[in-house]
Amino acid sequence: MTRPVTARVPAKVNVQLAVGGLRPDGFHDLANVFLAVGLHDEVTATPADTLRITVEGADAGQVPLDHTNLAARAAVALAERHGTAPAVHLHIAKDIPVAGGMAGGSADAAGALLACDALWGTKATREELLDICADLGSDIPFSLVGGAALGRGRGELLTPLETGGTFHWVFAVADGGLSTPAVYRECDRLREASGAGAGVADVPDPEPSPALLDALRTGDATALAAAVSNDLQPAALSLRPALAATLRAGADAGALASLVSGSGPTCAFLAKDTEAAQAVAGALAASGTCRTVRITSGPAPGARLVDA
Ligand SMILES: C[C@@](CO)(OP(=O)(O)O)[C@H](O)COP(=O)(O)OP(=O)(O)OC[C@H]1O[C@@H](n2ccc(N)nc2=O)[C@H](O)[C@@H]1O
Ligand SMILES: Nc1ncnc2c1ncn2[C@@H]1O[C@H](COP(=O)(O)OP(=O)(O)O)[C@@H](O)[C@H]1O
Repeated sequence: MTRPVTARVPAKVNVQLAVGGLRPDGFHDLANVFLAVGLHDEVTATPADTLRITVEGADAGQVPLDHTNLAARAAVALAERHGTAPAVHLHIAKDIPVAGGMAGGSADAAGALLACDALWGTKATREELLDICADLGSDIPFSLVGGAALGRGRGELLTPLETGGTFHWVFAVADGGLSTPAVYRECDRLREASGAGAGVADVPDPEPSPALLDALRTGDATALAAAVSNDLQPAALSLRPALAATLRAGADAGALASLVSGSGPTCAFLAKDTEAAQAVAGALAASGTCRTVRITSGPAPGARLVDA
């Protein structure tokens, strides 16, 4: 009997998300500056007769258990490449909010790939794993790599970024999720409605902010706070106006920066240090503007195998 294999994978926040025009293939070119943070899902792979998914955690009921689960799709993709059957039980211990703009499904896909590769002895190269990740979803390569990175293209073409320190974050988790495609569609709709147009010819090419990359490199939280931006934030706020009160509650409590995490609806608050993070978290919890509050820090390492 082969021993189960467990992979641990971090969530992410986008400290910059610059969104270009709508491409003919339905995606948007990005300058996506990812920072991995210390909320994790764990994926455990155990030999089984057929592919089976189970999930535990507060949001477990919102995760599909069929072949559409991103962890299942990752196992199938790896098995197909190596001419084996995806005969595995994948158990997901879910701590990353579902449909929250923190790449939880992507984390599960990256974790399933690593765990299945170890369980089956497929010995896929790093390049092969990154290739499978990019095929499955734009954010999945970053879940594998972790740390901090700039994502170009639709977010899958990664350049690792240097970070000079630890950044302290508070996350306000909302009731219910937001659909990523719906938020991109709303971003396009708002651009059209403003008269500027939403196509690649209408929107400037997205570029990373030099001030933001500098702040990451030097570990300067105040400078990072001044440089964070998210082009999807107006769209997330348009679809979920109540998020404005969440952002305001964190800002009023002294957060250095308040922004929607990716496509939302999770809101992210950058704090000066752990004490400031505690104060922001306390105020958010008392504000009644979110379901739950999490304190963590980044950068966090990417997907890795752990002892079960
Ligand atoms: C917005 C971001 C920011 O990191 O993540 P979340 O905040 O949702 O976690 C990502 O761009 C989400 O990446 P991911 O969730 O992997 O998206 P995918 O599965 O590749 O694509 C889902 C859908 O989102 C839209 N999409 C995604 C990426 C991109 N660069 N342009 C897009 O327009 C497309 O409509 C696509 O069909
Ligand atoms: N393993 C998984 N965990 C979470 N969601 C998943 C998973 N597999 C597929 N999904 C689907 O992907 C959608 C997006 O989930 P998630 O990746 O958590 O959010 P986001 O794209 O906002 O970061 C969910 O609504 C869910 O239906």
